[in-house]
Amino acid sequence: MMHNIRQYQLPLQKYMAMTDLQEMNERLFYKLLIENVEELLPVVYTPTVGEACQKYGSIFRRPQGLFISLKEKGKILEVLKNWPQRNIQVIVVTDGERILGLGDLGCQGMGIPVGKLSLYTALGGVRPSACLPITIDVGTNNEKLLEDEFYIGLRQKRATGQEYAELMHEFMSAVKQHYGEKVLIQFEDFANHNAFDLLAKYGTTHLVFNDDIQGTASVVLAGLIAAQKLVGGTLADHRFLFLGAGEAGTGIAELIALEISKQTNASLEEARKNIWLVDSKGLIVSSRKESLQHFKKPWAHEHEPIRNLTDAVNAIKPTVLIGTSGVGRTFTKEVVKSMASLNERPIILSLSNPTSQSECTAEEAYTWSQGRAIFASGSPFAPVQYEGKVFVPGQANNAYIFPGFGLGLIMSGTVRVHDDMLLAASEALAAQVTRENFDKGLIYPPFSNIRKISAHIAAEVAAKAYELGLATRLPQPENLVKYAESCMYSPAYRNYR
Ligand SMILES: O=C([O-])CC(=O)C(=O)O
Ligand SMILES: [Mg+2]
Repeated sequence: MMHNIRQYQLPLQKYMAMTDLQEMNERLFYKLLIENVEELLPVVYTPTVGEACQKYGSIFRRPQGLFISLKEKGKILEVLKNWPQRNIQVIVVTDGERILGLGDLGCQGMGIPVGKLSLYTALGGVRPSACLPITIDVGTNNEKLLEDEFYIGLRQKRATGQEYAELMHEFMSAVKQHYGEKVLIQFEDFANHNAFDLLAKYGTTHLVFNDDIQGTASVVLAGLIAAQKLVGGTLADHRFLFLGAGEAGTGIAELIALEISKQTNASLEEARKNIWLVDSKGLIVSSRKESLQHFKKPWAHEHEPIRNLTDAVNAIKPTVLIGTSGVGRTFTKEVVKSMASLNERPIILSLSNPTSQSECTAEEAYTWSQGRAIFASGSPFAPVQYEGKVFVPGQANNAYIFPGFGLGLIMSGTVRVHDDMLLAASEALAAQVTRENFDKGLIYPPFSNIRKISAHIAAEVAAKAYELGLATRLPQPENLVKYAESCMYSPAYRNYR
């Protein structure tokens, strides 16, 4: 199979071959994915899954996942009962409104829950039959798709407001009624307004986790904790500047502030003061407070208004620059050079996905900083040669976190997610970076060890859940790492007896 897949020139052809294999021989699909994770992750996941979503209608062969549309209002529970598997442990759900940094892809966003759940199994060891990908179809505002003859979803503008809220509420209630309280619901690639509202609304009644807000935050915090080994000092010594103040930007900012306040005993408000965000209107400052969306308000510090990123870098003098804008090529030569003139080792993270939306490439980060940048990106980049030295960029992608995080919740029967579990996941991931990784300038371990890493993350998350009294699987297993490993699905063929 690997030989066959390597024959294809185009990543999308490889993606389609893997999709066919997943349908035809699921066990072999997972065996391949686990044994060739570094090679196949970019095929079944970011960046190729982005292209697959964009072309979903025209590469469509057989349906994957469960679609729930506005037309099913009032009978969502019946629709759930159509799914052939009964014992579901994880649901990844999207409404397709903000697929990666590619915008509204409507129903074609289904590629994302399918891809994320493939990783739940391959990277986190959750049984494939316990995973349920769901796309909620409330229409799309993407004009091109509405006119596309191969579009598979409802041909109407997105439902919003009460109509949207009612459908989501029926969905959330039906899931809990059908699968119980311990099913994990991962929100994925919702637009900002809905993402924050859904997380706040259901965080107290359901086991929910927003990957773009919380998963991304946890992986970035892990990288920053690890980076302290390269630059010395602590997180509280840094000044952070974000380009992009949506789910990822504000989610990461908040988790950094939480970690700093725990480390230093400072208040959260105090810890936030060294963190600055730029959105499409410029630096977020107090004079803009009235007109800001609620999730941006905590970041409106005292400062004169600044319109663009270059001026913000020069005024704020950040040690860490993080791109979460969903807009590619925004870390220009000028921006990277400013970072390099301000810092001996500037930390630059270009997190937007897929590769086309990355704020800068690995090559740009290393050459424009004369090889001094500590760089990681959301989508993978190949190693870069610069002045005779090889620089290996890390991949700061939530794929490091959510499979192990979810496994930790499931195996301990945890009923609610708590921020301290995200911090525990970050610390567990950071602890997996070895001296050998640091010597290459990496702040993340390679994906080749991901199942072991996931087991450690799961163990720390579960330990925190027990400590907080949120775990229901009793008694607590003695060795949580061993227990996590024993829970993990392996795609082995059984012998006949
Ligand atoms: O899917 C990925 O690669 C990371 C992610 O959650 C996003 O970009 O929305
Ligand atoms: Mg996402």
